[in-house]
Amino acid sequence: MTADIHLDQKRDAGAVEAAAAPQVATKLRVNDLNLYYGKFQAIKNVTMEIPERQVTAFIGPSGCGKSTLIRCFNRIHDLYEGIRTEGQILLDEHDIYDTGIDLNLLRSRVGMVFQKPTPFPMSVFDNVAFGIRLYEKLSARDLEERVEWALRKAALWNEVKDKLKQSGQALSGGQQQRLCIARTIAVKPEVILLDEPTSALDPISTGYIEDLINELKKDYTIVIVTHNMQQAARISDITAFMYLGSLIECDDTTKIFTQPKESRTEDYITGRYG
Ligand SMILES: Nc1ncnc2c1ncn2[C@@H]1O[C@H](COP(=O)(O)OP(=O)(O)OP(=O)(O)O)[C@@H](O)[C@H]1O
Repeated sequence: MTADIHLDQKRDAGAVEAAAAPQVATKLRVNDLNLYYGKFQAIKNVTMEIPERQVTAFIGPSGCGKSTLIRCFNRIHDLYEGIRTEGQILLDEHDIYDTGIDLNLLRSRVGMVFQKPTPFPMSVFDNVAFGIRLYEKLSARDLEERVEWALRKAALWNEVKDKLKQSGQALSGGQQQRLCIARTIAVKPEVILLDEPTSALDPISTGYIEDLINELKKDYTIVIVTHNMQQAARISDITAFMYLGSLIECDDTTKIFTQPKESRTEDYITGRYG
């Protein structure tokens, strides 16, 4: 199906929803955020809101800062030297950069799935159980139930239920990525950050992951970085366009793809650069 048909459907659905739309809560609020890799400023004065239980897609040319920005949302940058941030990021209106913040707790609330599937060198079961064991003390039975729940949520259970003891690395690429999603949701996060989760996958696996994202947004706030414009149009509610470290425009996906306010957004989505 083309992006246009999706957008037409979305427009119609959007008109109906708008009439009865309840107020959407803000899950993440970014206030005047700057980020420096040494002397290089990769994020410039970004201010925006990420709505709860919606899909927000970040698009923009390579190197514009999409990954850098979403990595701020669970402070992954803290693991590396020489990276400095200024500004505020509020999760449920609490600043995640406050001193005294428990980073393990933050990362259990804001989970992340990377571009390349990264199963750990252990069994399918242990891959999913890993984070749960880190954060919670469950009985063996409760742990098994949680692992099954996460694998079902990630639409992988039927394919791996007889392979739970096999290595996670022996699964196909698309299965490995769903395993990583299962591992992320197993700890019941509130926000899931997906950094180009389908760029290494074939169209069928990509379809699975897109369906999954649509399903997951009922319970979770989803933030996705994608280079695939059709994908952003298909799966996101909100699209944010970045360019050279700045947020150029952030709005309803339908608006961004049909009536962008900024000429740079239009140039990008019509393929004039990037
Ligand atoms: N660890 C790092 N040290 C120094 N500069 C970095 C580092 N990581 C990223 N950058 C630079 O920061 C800028 C933003 O990079 P980032 O990876 O966030 O962009 P992106 O929009 O996600 O790109 P892509 O779409 O290619 O993944 C780029 O200029 C990049 O070279």
